[in-house]
Amino acid sequence: MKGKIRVFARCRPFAGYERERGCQQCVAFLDETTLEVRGSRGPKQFIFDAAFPASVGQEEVFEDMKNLVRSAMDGFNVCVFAYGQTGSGKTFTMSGTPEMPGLTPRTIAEIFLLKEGLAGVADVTISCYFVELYLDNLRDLFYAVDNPRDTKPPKLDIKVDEKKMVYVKGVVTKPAASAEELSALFDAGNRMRKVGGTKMNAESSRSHSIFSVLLEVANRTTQKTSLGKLSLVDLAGSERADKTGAAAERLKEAQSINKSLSALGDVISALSTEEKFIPYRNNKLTQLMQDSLGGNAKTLMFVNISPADYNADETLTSLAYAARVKLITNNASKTQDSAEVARLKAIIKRMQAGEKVDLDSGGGGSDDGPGGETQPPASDNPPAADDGAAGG
Ligand SMILES: Nc1ncnc2c1ncn2[C@@H]1O[C@H](COP(=O)(O)OP(=O)(O)OP(=O)(O)O)[C@@H](O)[C@H]1O
Repeated sequence: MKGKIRVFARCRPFAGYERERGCQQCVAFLDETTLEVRGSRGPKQFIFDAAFPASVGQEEVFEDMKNLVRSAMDGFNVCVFAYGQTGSGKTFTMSGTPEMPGLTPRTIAEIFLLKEGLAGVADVTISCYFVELYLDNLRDLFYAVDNPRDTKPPKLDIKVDEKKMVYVKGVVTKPAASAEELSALFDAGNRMRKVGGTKMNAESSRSHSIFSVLLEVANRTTQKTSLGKLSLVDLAGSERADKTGAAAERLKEAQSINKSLSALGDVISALSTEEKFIPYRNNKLTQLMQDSLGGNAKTLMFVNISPADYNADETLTSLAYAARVKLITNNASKTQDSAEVARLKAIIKRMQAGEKVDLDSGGGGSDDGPGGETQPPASDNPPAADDGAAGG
């Protein structure tokens, strides 16, 4: 199912300190999809799949991505990621605050609502893993939770299976039987993330994080199984050291963040111009996002922006980056053939246990469930036709 990656732009509120500093607002919303930025070289308009001013709350934003949760339940590989300048509201969008929960807690609640709706029809098994990319090193946040004193955790490897789905070899995968359990896992992993204060954001994410939920749905009537993956990605923000005041460790972090975002930019640029060679291997971030950009995922990008003229250059750069992402075509397909699912599950299990798996040999083997032909959606959900992401 071919489709363009979808992009939602979201603007954070104009802050009191910006007004005090004499800043003007440089972003105006013309309609539900169009916004205009007044930069030093005149006004520039951008059209996205949605454009959310600061007045749009967390619930409304979630409503517009909610169908993607159902897609993952139907066996699709789904990725939602937030991109933008430091302090522009990426973590607010992806995680939110206890008072204003963001996409992740709402997605968790929705997963278990859908699971409840399938009671008696299908058995749903939910598990997850949580990694961050910090200073070019991939860290397993669940391993860090379980082994807080281990300074030499086992090495993780990024792998792509033959369905072009990305897996992390050696990562700790945890089962979750309830929304409370899944939330607790997310919160515990989140607490292990590298966060530090800069002049632009008192709690700036110094790493890129990926929280992936695996959804296995076994339909009792048809005996068919689907396997979906829903990844929620909070990228670290692009930043200018002169503005953030980064020095020493913070500066090293900023350099690593900017390097990986620049590699992501190169991949986006190559994909949007349909080049033959896509430089995924140049950085771990691009390897990790390989299936979401130009791959088999239904992908939704949030481009988070600041409304202050002080940040107009960065806002224009982020929006231009997002406009390029909007040109990328993904080819989303369901993983819902029982034999295929069983085989993939076995491969994932062995990879995650750190075993060497020869993917070309077709190698996981299966001992559960009959195999066979193409299946109807495991959950009997109507196809998620307009689910706000590529491939829908
Ligand atoms: N739409 C919004 N409504 C209310 N507050 C917001 C909104 N967006 C961002 N904020 C607030 O602005 C501050 C910075 O946001 P946040 O930490 O999410 O930025 P970020 O893009 O993740 O930054 P970094 O890249 O440095 O991690 C936070 O205090 C956050 O709560």
